[in-house]
Amino acid sequence: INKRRSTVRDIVGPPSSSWILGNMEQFVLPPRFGEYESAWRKRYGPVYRFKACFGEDRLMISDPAALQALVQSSDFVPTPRADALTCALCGPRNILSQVGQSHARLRAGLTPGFTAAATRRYQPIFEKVALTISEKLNAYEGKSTNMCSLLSVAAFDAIAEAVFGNSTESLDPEFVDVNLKVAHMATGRSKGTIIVEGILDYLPKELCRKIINLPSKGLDLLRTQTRLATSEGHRIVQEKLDAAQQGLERGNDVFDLLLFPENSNTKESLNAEDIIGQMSFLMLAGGETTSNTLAFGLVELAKDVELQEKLRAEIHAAFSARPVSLAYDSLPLLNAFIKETLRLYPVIPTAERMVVADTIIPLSDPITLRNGRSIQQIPVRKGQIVVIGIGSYQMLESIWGADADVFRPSRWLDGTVHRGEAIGPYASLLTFLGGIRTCLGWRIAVLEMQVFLCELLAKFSFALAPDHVLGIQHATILQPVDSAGEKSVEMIVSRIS
Ligand code: HEM
Repeated sequence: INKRRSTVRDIVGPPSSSWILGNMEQFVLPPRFGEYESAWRKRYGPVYRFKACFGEDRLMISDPAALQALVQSSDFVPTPRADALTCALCGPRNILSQVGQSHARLRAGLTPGFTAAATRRYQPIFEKVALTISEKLNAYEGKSTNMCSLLSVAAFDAIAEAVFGNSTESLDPEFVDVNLKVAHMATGRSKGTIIVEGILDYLPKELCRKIINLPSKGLDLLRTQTRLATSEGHRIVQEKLDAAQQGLERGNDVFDLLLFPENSNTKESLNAEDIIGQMSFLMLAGGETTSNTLAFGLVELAKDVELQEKLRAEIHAAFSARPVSLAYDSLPLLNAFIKETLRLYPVIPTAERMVVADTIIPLSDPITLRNGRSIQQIPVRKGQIVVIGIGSYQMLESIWGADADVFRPSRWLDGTVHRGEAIGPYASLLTFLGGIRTCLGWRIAVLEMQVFLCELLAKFSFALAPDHVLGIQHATILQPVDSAGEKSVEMIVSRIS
């Protein structure tokens, strides 16, 4: 860490009474998710400094111009700790752990599997999987059901088939089992884990990766997941290559599009090892993110019966006009609802970045330092950690209006959403990040949510179980938890027709 005096120290922010923990306990383990962060943003504005462990000054940023610069520039890379964790989870070849040219090459090679045209090919898969959720729900009719479990399995099935062209049944059962365990293992953090994370934040990338690879019970499951993903990846790719050699019909999945690109450009196309190296990451990136978002959305629908009925009426009308393969993008309330869910429940609420070379972060509005000086841009030193406030940006009153913290899908229909300059790829939201590391699977996630919601709401009504309390836990990603801290959304589901 660069010891020269930095402007960051002069930026206003919350006081901290602990040198060891700084403000991290309030930031990571608040009684209610985002409680302190939200109060700090209101008090200090969209750029403030807070204390991480061992006296480190960290920047929290939700200022639009600063965010734009952070996501566009390669001067800001994932922190060594985040990198080491992703490597342990997904193997060293995963896209998130690549930087610079290596990241750009991999991203360009993966893109053909995620374009708008490619995503349309996956629609029948999502429709088939959505039917399996309905079939299971029929058996739970009128009883209390944990929607999280059903949605997790469905999201796993959808990704396995859309990305690898394999149904869950055709995958190695141990691989399926370990993946579902890893997804549920995202349990809470504690003071102890905050301190370990704080130590890792001071170490260089290679050392961080080595430490995370030391034998430890907790990480064994992650290593097993990566090992099984790699061997399943080899099998799947080999089967596809063999099928192509025998002239058999091609699959309709991401791996197929990557192995046999329609516009083959040697500079961008990937080799088999590059593709296999994404297997584990895609499984994790594409599964729980979408299913947790849907679970949060269903809770909002269960709380607002009128909204649920209006949405169902829109879906029924669309189905009666076109019984198969709905034009999902043309359902206004459905899409407003999905956008509002993504806005208030961004399952990856923050992204941490480390500055790799001294640079400047521009600001939309000037800020006043503790010494009274006003600045329009922040000089930051190599080694500085900055937090991209995805969730915070989506609560800014200056962008979303005075009721920014209220769940109100109609804001997307009545013109009250102030768009400004979009940072992210979808609906001015930052939920899928933006710039050079924009989520590649955002179209897949949106389509999957559209399809699942249409199927479920057309056939069932949803009410919260009487004693259900929604807690939100920030584990690896945001997840809904019950009063005992278990991942769960208990609902009473009733068949409509
Ligand atoms: C609601 C669902 C989802 C959300 C909120 C989400 C969010 C994100 C975010 C915030 C990032 C940036 C992470 C960072 O750089 O620190 C990201 C990256 C990524 N996501 Fe998603 N994601 C979702 C679903 C998916 C799906 C369904 C897939 C694929 C099947 C996917 C594939 C990826 C990939 C490949 C990257 C890495 C992009 C790169 O580094 O260039 N995501 N996602």
